[in-house]
Amino acid sequence: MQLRINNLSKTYSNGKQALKDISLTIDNGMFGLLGQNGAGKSTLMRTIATLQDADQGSILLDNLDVLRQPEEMRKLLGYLPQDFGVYPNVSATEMLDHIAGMKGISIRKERQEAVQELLQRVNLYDVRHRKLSTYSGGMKQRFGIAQALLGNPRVIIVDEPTAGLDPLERNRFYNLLSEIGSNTIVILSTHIVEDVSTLCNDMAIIGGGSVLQAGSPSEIEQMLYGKVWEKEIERHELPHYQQTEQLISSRFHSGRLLITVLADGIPDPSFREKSPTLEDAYFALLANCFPALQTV
Ligand SMILES: Nc1ncnc2c1ncn2[C@@H]1O[C@H](COP(=O)(O)OP(=O)(O)OP(=O)(O)O)[C@@H](O)[C@H]1O
Repeated sequence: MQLRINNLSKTYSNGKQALKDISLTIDNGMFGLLGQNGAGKSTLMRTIATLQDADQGSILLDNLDVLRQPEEMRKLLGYLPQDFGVYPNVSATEMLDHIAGMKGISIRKERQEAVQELLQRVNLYDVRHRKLSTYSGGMKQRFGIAQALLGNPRVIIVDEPTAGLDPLERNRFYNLLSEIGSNTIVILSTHIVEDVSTLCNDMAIIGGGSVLQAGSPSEIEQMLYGKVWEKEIERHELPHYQQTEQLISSRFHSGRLLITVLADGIPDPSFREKSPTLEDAYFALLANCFPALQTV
């Protein structure tokens, strides 16, 4: 399947333009949508999930006009929203059974089988009778994936799924997502670069409601090849480099400050060349180093 987003724009009633002429093509597999808080990710996810309208543009899932035929889209969709809301005082089994009913699995035995199978898949089978309100953050997210997978959706949208998870739970969640079949479109919206570099074969970086860059993670990294340089400096030297170089990041490393800069050639012999990472590309785009990237 292919999801084609064409020239999508949305301005909220307070005048905030959250989406500016977004066009993206998303094929089967794991697609990462990377952007800072407020970039427009949730607005885009909710629009694809037919939970809100766009002002302009279209979304096509193969031949299905998503915005004009929302009911049809919903039959093909699994959605894990950023905020799943209140976790009620019912067990995972009861809740999944209820959601399966709403998704149209009307035969009781079929529903029970689907629920048991999913509980095992997300590793919640042993705690299936516990109230959802007592689940940890990671367990809640795994429950969220289970409900999104009910009814074998062809498009799965997961909005900021790993925010707030500890490293172990994040890893479990990665494993779970990576097991979803390759004949499904999975859109993962996140501000965490590692989520995308670990899981996704295709991605887009969005900022200020626009697509800043789209491609595979390695293609985006390669755009910076031969242009990223790093150096350890003293803290008091930072303002100097902020003024003289295109600084894309600075962070502490073994008690000293490690700066990363973007430049066509080595800024001075004290710098060393760095293999570009997706994080470098992301920071470069956010730091508005577009002209340098576009020249590649
Ligand atoms: N209902 C709304 N009314 C007005 N402005 C909104 C509304 N929803 C979102 N916005 C604004 O639109 C912009 C994009 O928000 P959106 O939630 O899509 O971003 P995001 O990338 O998902 O960020 P976050 O992860 O913080 O939700 C932000 O400036 C936000 O404040």
